[in-house]
Amino acid sequence: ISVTVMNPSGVWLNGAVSQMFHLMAVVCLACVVLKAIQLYWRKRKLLKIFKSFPGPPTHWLYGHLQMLQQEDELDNTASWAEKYPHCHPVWLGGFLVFLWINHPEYAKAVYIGSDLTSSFALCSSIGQGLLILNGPKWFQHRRLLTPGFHYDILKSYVTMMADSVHVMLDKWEQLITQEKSVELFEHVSLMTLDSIMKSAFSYQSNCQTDRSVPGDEQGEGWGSEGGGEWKGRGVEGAGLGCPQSLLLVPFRDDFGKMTYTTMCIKETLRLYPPVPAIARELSAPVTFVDGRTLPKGLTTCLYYSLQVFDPLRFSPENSAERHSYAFLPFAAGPRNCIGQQFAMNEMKVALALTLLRFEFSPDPAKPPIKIPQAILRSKNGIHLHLKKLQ
Ligand code: HEM
Repeated sequence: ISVTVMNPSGVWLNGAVSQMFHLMAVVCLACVVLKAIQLYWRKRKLLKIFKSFPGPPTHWLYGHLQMLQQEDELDNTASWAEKYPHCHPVWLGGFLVFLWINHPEYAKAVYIGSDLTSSFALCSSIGQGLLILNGPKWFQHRRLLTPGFHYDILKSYVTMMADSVHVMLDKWEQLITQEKSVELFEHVSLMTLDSIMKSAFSYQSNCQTDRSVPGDEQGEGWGSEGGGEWKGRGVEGAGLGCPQSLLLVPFRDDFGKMTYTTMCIKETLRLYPPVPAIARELSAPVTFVDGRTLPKGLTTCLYYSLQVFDPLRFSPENSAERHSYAFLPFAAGPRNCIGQQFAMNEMKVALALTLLRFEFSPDPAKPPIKIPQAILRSKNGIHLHLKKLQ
């Protein structure tokens, strides 16, 4: 590289600039070499750590990324779990590795021996909520929020949840056609948003009925099928005025009696965990039941498994025999899901009220395609045929 400078000392300046560029090139090269050496040692160290943990074959540069980015990712991970029933390494590229946990005893060791950092705090920047906070601030917030999720407080939310469900079901009644299935995911998402806004923030968002509500990104999604009609219709009118709402008074205390419904919900959460993978950073070395150890680092617990739908596995007798770390859709340990009872209540209310009004059957032409992002969802939505019960 040469730069010409038009002044009497031009020759000298030209040489100095060229020397500077040479120096910069040497520094850059040194940095690249240093980084390459660092990566080499890191890879050697990781290979040594994970020597006693056999796993699926891996590409030297991509690791298992190619298999994880395919549409059948969950089937891949489930087949890995069958082959390595305790745990196995998963490489995200050539230099980043997680231990994928498949066995409850291993999950227990990780939850007990890990830091209190949540997986979301490890990998995202979505604000400053409890989910993201760490250290003393997390502890303080968690302690402040816990009373808000007390059984009695949650009970008082049931009527509001039912209101939101009724608004959703009213919309479905308008969308039913004999031959066309209905995409339900967006409706259910809006219903849960509506319900949490009302119960946690005492805010009537009307997000299910008002197309202009900010945050309703779908906009046209449901609106195109008659959304305008919903605008301005009060939640009260749609929900409490309906005869089924009379059921709510006994309903509120009947959660404990909904044993089979609860079993179905748990079995669904086991087969399709909304949070399909959880990462935990080890704050100290962990020794597993078989004597293998792992030093400080990242570890992932995955709960997705392909098995037969069988709610009876959650009957009291069968549950008594199960390992306490075998069913963890809400995680475990101090950073478990603070909203799990809220969520269970909401699912029971929604399921019970929905089944009072509709019969469902899947649309064979549009089966859901599972994609595990931060949450497990269907790439093409959830299409079901609805039939109104008389
Ligand atoms: C079916 C529904 C739900 C599932 C499966 C679920 C699952 C989970 C899981 C697995 C975690 C741990 C994440 C991690 O540490 O990496 C978590 C944390 C959390 N969940 Fe849920 N959740 C659900 C519903 C809710 C609801 C309705 C609320 C609020 C009302 C809620 C609030 C939270 C909060 C605040 C945390 C962070 C807790 C902490 O770090 O101390 N969740 N949830």
